[in-house]
Amino acid sequence: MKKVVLVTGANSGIGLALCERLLSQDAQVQLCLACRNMQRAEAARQALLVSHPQAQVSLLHLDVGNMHSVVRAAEEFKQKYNRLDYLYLNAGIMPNPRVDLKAFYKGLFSRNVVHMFATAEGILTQEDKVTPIGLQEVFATNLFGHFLLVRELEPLLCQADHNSLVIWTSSSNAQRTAFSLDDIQHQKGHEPYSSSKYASDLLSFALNRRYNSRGLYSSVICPGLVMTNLTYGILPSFFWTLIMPIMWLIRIFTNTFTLSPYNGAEALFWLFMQKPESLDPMAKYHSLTSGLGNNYTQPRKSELDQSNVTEDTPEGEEHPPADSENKENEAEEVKEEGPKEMTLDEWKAQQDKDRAKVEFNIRKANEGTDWKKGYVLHKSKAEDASADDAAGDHHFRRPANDITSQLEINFGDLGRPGRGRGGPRGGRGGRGATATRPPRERRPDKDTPTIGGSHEYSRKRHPVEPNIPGTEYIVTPDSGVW
Ligand SMILES: NC(=O)C1=CN([C@@H]2O[C@H](COP(=O)(O)OP(=O)(O)OC[C@H]3O[C@@H](n4cnc5c(N)ncnc54)[C@H](OP(=O)(O)O)[C@@H]3O)[C@@H](O)[C@H]2O)C=CC1
Ligand SMILES: CC(C)=CCC[C@@H](C)[C@H]1CC[C@H]2C3=C(CC[C@]12C)[C@@]1(C)CCC(=O)C[C@@H]1CC3
Repeated sequence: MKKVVLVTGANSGIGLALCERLLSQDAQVQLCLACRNMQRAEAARQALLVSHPQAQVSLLHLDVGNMHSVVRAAEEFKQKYNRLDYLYLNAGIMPNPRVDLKAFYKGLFSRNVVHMFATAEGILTQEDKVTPIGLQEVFATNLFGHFLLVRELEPLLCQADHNSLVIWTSSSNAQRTAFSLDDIQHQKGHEPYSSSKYASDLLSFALNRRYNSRGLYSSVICPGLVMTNLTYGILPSFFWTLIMPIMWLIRIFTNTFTLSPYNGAEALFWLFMQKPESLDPMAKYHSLTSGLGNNYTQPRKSELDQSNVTEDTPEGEEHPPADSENKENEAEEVKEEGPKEMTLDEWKAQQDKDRAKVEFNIRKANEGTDWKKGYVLHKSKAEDASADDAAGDHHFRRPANDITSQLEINFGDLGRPGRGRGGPRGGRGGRGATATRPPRERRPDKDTPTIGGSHEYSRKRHPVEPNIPGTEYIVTPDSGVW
């Protein structure tokens, strides 16, 4: 069976390099480039066809920051394809970036210098703006549009005969400190990029909890520091030319300076060759390049978990590198705590306990209470239908102090005419209630410790008048705290 792959933001940088690599690996793959600019998309298609003349490469017009466009693109895609194996959520923006020179120089002479070069933590700010429907542009593009795309493509992603993988291009710049439910779209701060990437990490974990039992898996990757349009926008071009030799020098000391889009796409490419169900739902897969120029992928503990490390003594389970030929990097592997196993009943009890504390809902407009406090992301003409939302569907191991246990994303419901309550989704082999599906195997070797934490949720309503055809999603503060 030919694999169908959809890549957002495929016309340049890491996305385009990924497409090139996918075609080199599998000439049969059906590739769909989802881009906002069709001229650039066509140029990318032509470039791919030069090296792979027989390749099946189609274009899809998608402005991922525009919810109308996302719904339209998903419909078009569903008309054209009857399956989707890999969905790469790669498009991303970092508008008006600024390097805080004072913080940079301070960092340069501190013990955290390597960390600063790897993550840009505390030295990079952006100026965001508001989209016509009242969302913050960075969150709309990097997060909401992609989430909506996953939801709209659910019938293709959740099919009975094969598993699918959704892959988020996150960043080492995704910082927990930049994200707060007090300011859900990072309107007040100056690090919306970092915040949106952190939120995408969270969302990926939540997707795993919700969808693994239906054959949809989600992973997060981190490409390292790659020289692309996005990074070239951070400093004036003459400055980049000036510091390029220094960048190559730094690369000897940190394997996160992948620098070329080809190298940066390593983890994206590596995931294409994995079985989705064999992946760690809590890991972040890093593209890394050794000082000698070898590329490899390494699963690392997500930043979601980091603050837990100081609280508990790690018990020493270590992730093997995905590619272990690079011995010089072994010292950088992340130690992880041993797994804390739970029975399903224990897990549910924990869930119920946490649920009392935390509610973060993305739901249909008139469902439940207090909906007026929500953010409308997308509205539908479609009929109401209920999704199976059984907590008992979840089967992968979660540590008791997992932050995602405090994350309750009500995935709402994309009601579709002709679908019964809890019935199969999609005309082609859509998956029904999970009772019909045997539980998937647990991974024997992987588990990740996580941290709890709660934030007061802002009750301020975001002023939006979306008027978009399609289902309505609302983000609501339910019990007030996350
Ligand atoms: N470069 C780096 O060091 C790192 C990058 N990343 C992430 O990697 C991903 C790819 O970025 P990268 O290759 O570096 O940068 P590029 O700017 O080269 O690529 C970004 C791609 O996203 C597309 N895009 C942006 N906004 C939209 C939109 N609204 N709708 C559809 N497509 C859109 C761009 O299209 P267009 O050409 O039309 O602008 C472009 O194709 C991003 O998510 C970025 O955050 C993460 C960590 C490090
Ligand atoms: C030698 C010298 C003066 C270097 C310039 C430093 C900064 C411009 C870089 C240091 C860390 C870099 C970095 C990124 C951009 C460029 C730096 C700030 C990213 C934020 C780019 C996008 C990402 O998603 C993560 C990167 C982390 C590291």
